[in-house]
Amino acid sequence: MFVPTLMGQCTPEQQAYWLPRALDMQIIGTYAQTELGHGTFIRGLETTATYDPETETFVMNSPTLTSYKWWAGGLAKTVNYCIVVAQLYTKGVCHGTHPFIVQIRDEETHMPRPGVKVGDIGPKLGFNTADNGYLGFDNYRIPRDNMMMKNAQVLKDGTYVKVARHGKATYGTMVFVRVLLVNEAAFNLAKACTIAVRYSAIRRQCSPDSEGSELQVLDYSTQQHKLFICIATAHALQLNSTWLWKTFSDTLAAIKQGNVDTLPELHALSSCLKALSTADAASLIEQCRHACGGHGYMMSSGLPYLYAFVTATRTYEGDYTILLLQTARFLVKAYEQVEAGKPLTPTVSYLSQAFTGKKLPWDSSPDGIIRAFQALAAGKLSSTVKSLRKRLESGLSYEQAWELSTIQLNGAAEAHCRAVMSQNYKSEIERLTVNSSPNVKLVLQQLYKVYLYYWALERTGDLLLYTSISESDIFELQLRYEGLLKEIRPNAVGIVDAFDLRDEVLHSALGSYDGNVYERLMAEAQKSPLNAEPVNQTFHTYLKPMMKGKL
Ligand SMILES: CCCCC/C=C/C(=O)SCCNC(=O)CCNC(=O)[C@H](O)C(C)(C)COP(=O)(O)OP(=O)(O)OC[C@H]1O[C@@H](n2cnc3c(N)ncnc32)[C@H](O)[C@@H]1OP(=O)(O)O
Ligand SMILES: Cc1cc2nc3c(=O)[nH]c(=O)nc-3n(C[C@H](O)[C@H](O)[C@H](O)COP(=O)(O)OP(=O)(O)OC[C@H]3O[C@@H](n4cnc5c(N)ncnc54)[C@H](O)[C@@H]3O)c2cc1C
Repeated sequence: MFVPTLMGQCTPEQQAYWLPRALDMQIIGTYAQTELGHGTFIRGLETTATYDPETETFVMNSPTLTSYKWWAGGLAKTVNYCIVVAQLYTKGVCHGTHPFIVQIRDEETHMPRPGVKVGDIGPKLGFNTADNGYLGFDNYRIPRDNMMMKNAQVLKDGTYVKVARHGKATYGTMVFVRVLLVNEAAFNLAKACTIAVRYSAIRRQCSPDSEGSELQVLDYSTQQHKLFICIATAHALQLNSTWLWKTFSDTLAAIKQGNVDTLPELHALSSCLKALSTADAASLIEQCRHACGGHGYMMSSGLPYLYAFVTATRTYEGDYTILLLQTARFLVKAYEQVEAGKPLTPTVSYLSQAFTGKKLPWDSSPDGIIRAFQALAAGKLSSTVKSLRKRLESGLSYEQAWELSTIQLNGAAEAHCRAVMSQNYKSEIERLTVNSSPNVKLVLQQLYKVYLYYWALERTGDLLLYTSISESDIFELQLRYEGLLKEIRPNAVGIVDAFDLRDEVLHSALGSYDGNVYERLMAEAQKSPLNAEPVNQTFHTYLKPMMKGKL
């Protein structure tokens, strides 16, 4: 995040000075925004940067314990510079949070600079290869030029000058990383389902009839139900990630031309896609672990590490709930635009059907299900807006009414995102397979149907509210879904092999290409330090005295 922020928040002159040093690893930096007391609420950050025109420096301070920077990756022992997000004060006025480049360690000795307190935050659920740290300042001075001045400046005399045309220019790095995290979710879920599907083809357990041989667990319908949605979701996330990256690039190009019109939609899309992709990936990676039984619980399976790594992405770079609420904010405005007869942006154009007042006729085709997801999203948003307005009419302020409606707002945002993801998934598959062989087309279509049927069956309650789906339609869809799993089974291993993930990348005794699961599990077990000697010294110091009643 250090380099993207230098690129996004520095003037050309500042980039010319800092970027070559950062890219050449002459300096190592991190992005220190979160504090002990605040992560979500950026406007509540307490670290201060107060401009002193006498010395043309900013004085950095951590006025409270909760103002200590907390979490930044590499901050504890690795980096010698960091980007600090602090409340900017000049001429006695606070201008809100701004980014500053701060040297925290000596470039030669790596000792912390005087006035800088830095350390490690301690062991975490995962990410323990990263030294996430804390950072406090005690009247620590940095040159005026170290304020990143692309979007705002402080002149030598302390005059504050706003440069950016849109209020949240300083939040740009977070949008960029959120876009990257959708791809990260796809990649890590692909690893987990490669491990779990390969292992499920090797693992044999139970024989339905006493004479027969034990079945591959991949032959069980319940195992297919656990795993094939993982494969389909890995594809869905990858294709949505590519689509979002293009949306991001197009928006960035427009902003460079001075046009910020598409930024709100990009913020809404990057928020909900980052939220859903990381949450789906984390829960489905855990589902892959469950599907591997006890061996899935071994560190040597690679699955615990993957889960610990990915579950963090649901929190960092914007907590799941917070980002869905950001998307909901955009959706409520879009709803009001429909009411006012104004044109809608492409990803919310389906909202006009919220005003038909009729249930969408159920159609179980892939396109019909996507339309049903859109109707569901439009319906949930419509009922959410009605709740919001009912509360406003009762005399509550907008903030109070909004807060009381946030559970429904989150549901509307999640439904919108599912509709967008489903639409993108199917249309990208169709675009990419135009010249593919019929077999490849068939398999990829089977997978996106798994995705659509799975989520339709997960949302039958909402579909009953907003479409004409009947009890028999639901029963028929369940049978069709179960039949589809059986159609995919023969290709399941080939499909995950197509992720083309090398053993060195999977780090898994269960998922290695050669399938020698049991030999690898035993080989990994031998690496345990407890196997270094036949009798551990704790026998003599604890067990034997205890058995002799001497403890
Ligand atoms: C592999 C990578 C490893 C990464 C390791 C992890 C790094 C980190 O975690 S870095 C720290 C990440 N922290 C966060 O993501 C904090 C999340 N919080 C926020 O983004 C903000 O506090 C907020 C968006 C939740 C609220 O910000 P606030 O200033 O209070 O703004 P409002 O909600 O009042 O909205 C005002 C206005 O601004 C628009 N907007 C907000 N954020 C953005 C954005 N990023 N880009 C564009 N526009 C944004 C928002 O839509 C509102 O617009 P209007 O509705 O038109 O007023
Ligand atoms: C592995 C890891 C690496 C990280 N790396 C960095 C880094 O490099 N740099 C950096 O600056 N930060 C980093 N972070 C911090 C991260 O950005 C924050 O943890 C994240 O933004 C969430 O903020 P928080 O921890 O304060 O949680 P909180 O915001 O306190 O969330 C706690 C709970 O409160 C809820 N909540 C909060 N506000 C609201 C609201 N308004 N409405 C409804 N519910 C609300 C949340 O949904 C959540 O359920 C990292 C975090 C992790 C886990």
